[in-house]
Amino acid sequence: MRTIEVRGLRKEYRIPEKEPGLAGTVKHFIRPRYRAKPALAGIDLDIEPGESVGYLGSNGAGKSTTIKILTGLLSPTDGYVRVNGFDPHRERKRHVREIGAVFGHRTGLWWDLPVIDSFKTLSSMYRIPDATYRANLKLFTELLELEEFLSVPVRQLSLGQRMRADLAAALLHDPKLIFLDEPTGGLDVNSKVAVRQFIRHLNQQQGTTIFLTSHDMADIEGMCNRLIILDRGSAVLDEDIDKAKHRLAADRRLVVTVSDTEDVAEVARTVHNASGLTCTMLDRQRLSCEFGRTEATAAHLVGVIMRAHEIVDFELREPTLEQMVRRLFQQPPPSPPPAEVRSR
Ligand SMILES: Nc1ncnc2c1ncn2[C@@H]1O[C@H](COP(=O)(O)OP(=O)(O)OP(=O)(O)O)[C@@H](O)[C@H]1O
Repeated sequence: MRTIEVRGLRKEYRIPEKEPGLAGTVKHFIRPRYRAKPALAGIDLDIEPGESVGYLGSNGAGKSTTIKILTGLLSPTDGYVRVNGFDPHRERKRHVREIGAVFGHRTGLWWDLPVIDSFKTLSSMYRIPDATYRANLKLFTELLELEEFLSVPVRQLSLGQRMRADLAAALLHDPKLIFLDEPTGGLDVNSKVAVRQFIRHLNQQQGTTIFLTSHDMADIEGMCNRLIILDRGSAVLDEDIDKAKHRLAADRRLVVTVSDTEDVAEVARTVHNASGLTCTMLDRQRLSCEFGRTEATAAHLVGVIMRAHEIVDFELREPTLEQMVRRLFQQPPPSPPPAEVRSR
């Protein structure tokens, strides 16, 4: 059984269209009018057990809407959704026992209770067997370094401490699947690293399936194997991260530093004659050659230069995932689905 199976998922929010003033309120009460605002325009997803998926997109692309539907908080307008075999909205009670969810911007813990009391409350709510609770508490306390603040009320925690406590809380009941919505937003570098390592550990050692949204590309690269990119409610890319990098990384950059006895313009000519590439002169000793993976290899270009000139240093620069995604979005976007005006 697939962990997540989604076909043709659509979501439209209904936005009241009300004229201003009292007359508008009365009119809306008698004959309400709504505008449909499309958020998801027909998404298909197949996620297998043990995958680690990064769900990426610009603001308003529909990431949170997807997570809310997959966790059962929202019902879809249309489409087929199964998570661990459950219809998340209709079978919500059984569904939530099998998943964990962490929403970076809000806590799932009780604000006034010490962390450990929140954990105990969750343990009885989820009817977690005592042995499982104790084993998980021990493991998470070690991995997330919770010891120093287990007895501190949640309201007194720093953001990084709260996030670590939230992660542990979401996993005490041993869910097979965890949803993470912006889990590192606002955290400092050390806390980000701790969270990333913990999620990686869960995925690799315990086989927990990860579904993660983040604006931080390092999160996606650090925690995920598969990348799904959403744009205006449609998935525009769904690929293994390394393959996506390979495919989108059309241009690599070789920066060569030649000896000060060399003429950089001459070096550029050598490269052009041998490969047809046009290099850019960066300064009196350095030149930069951009090339597609199918056009040339760095080893070939370095060899061509070395046969005729003296090289002091060279560096191959791969584009980051962030640059590649930016490039993907520079392509013309698909036209958005039409908004309708409806009355109830
Ligand atoms: N409760 C709501 N009522 C009306 N429209 C909504 C509601 N929630 C979201 N939307 C709209 O649906 C679209 C998708 O929003 P969503 O929050 O899912 O995007 P997102 O990718 O999570 O964005 P962000 O990165 O900013 O969190 C946006 O156009 C948003 O304005």
